[in-house]
Amino acid sequence: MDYLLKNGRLLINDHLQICDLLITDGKIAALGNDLTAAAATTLDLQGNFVSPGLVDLHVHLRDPGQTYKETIRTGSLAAAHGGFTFIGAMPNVTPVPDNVQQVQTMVQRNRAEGVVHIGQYATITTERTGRQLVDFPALKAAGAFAFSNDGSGIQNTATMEQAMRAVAEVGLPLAAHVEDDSLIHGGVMNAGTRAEQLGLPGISNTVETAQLARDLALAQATGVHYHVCHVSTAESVQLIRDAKEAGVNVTCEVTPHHLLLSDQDIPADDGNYKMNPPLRSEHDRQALIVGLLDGTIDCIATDHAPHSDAEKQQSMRQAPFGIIGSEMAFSLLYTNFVKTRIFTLKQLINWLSQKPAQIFQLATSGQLSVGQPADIAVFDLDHPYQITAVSLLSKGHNTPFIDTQVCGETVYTFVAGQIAYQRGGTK
Ligand SMILES: NC(=O)N[C@@H](CC(=O)O)C(=O)O
Ligand SMILES: [Zn+2]
Repeated sequence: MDYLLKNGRLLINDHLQICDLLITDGKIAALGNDLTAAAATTLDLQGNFVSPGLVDLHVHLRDPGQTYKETIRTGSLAAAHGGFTFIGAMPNVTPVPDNVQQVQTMVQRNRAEGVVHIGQYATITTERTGRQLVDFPALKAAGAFAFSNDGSGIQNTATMEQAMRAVAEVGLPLAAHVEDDSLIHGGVMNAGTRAEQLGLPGISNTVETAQLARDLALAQATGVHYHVCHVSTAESVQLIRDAKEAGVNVTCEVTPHHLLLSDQDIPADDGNYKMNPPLRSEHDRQALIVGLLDGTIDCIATDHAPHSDAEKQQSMRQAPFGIIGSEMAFSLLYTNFVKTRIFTLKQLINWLSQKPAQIFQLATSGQLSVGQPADIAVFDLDHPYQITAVSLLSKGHNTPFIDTQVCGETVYTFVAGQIAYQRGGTK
């Protein structure tokens, strides 16, 4: 079906301006005022904000293996609910996409069962453990869009060095979860005064930065496109800033929760505040904001990590790491950073759309221009709404942001010109 979107507001020359948008054959066919198209279904957007579809390089779909937490269908519906039209699916699922057959299966299933575009990460090592590297060229040919062992760091330096050399050859990004296992010591939240008050074991900043420093040296030597997942510390931002200045081919992402919360916001020993990396200090949080603003941090990715209520209702000592993020990322960021004038709307959309699309060289462009695929999100910037558990399309409800009042509700999400979500939509 073709659509004529009337009276939306688009960011044109950095300003929101009323403009119509015509979608035909899955593409943006025209932009302008007073457009008409008799054959298209007309939708009056009543001044709502028309954005390029958002791009999330980091989600966990749990399918196959843990479909009680999420499925390709529910995870992609959650993404569409958040205005995302492209998501990168992490490979910490069972069976592991570490071989041609399983990567092909995942690519086919993502296409058949997903309501948004899904890029499939293949692992860097077989079974996402051990030292055995995957067959990178074969997995690229099978449809992998990038490589990652997300969920764990690669502990052995020689393994990482060999992986980087091989991934540089195939020309895809290597996305690293940086975490030195020998420094974790059973930590469950950020090391510091809040962990001491709660009597919980801490995770130091060096767990992340020690491995990041190693990897940046290896990335410089190998020339790989090295992408750092969920950067969380001030020292990491500085290491990446210095590496970029030195010409290292490094990009990185930050999550909404690390931008919004610090460990001081953890009210009690509550599993919904447990994620990896943990919420850091206020000093770290401020450094992440500065890093985004000065271009050190390239983009925002949610690290949507659904778990069951029962798992997350436990103490932080027992609960698994991870919180959901797809459905509220835009609203939370818009409300807390754009309405408060810390970020402009243009900057936020750049970090959530154009920039991730550009650094991973995706087919979806993150731009609203004639001829581009009609991957589009429409947000209501004006009317406050409440994030509630019942409104979530994800199977997971594990987020500290339930019951938060925000603006920026998704009104429509179009993927390749078709409606993937519309306000009030259900599973
Ligand atoms: N972020 C998390 O706390 N958890 C993720 C893994 C990961 O992204 O590290 C998960 O798969 O649950
Ligand atoms: Zn991770």
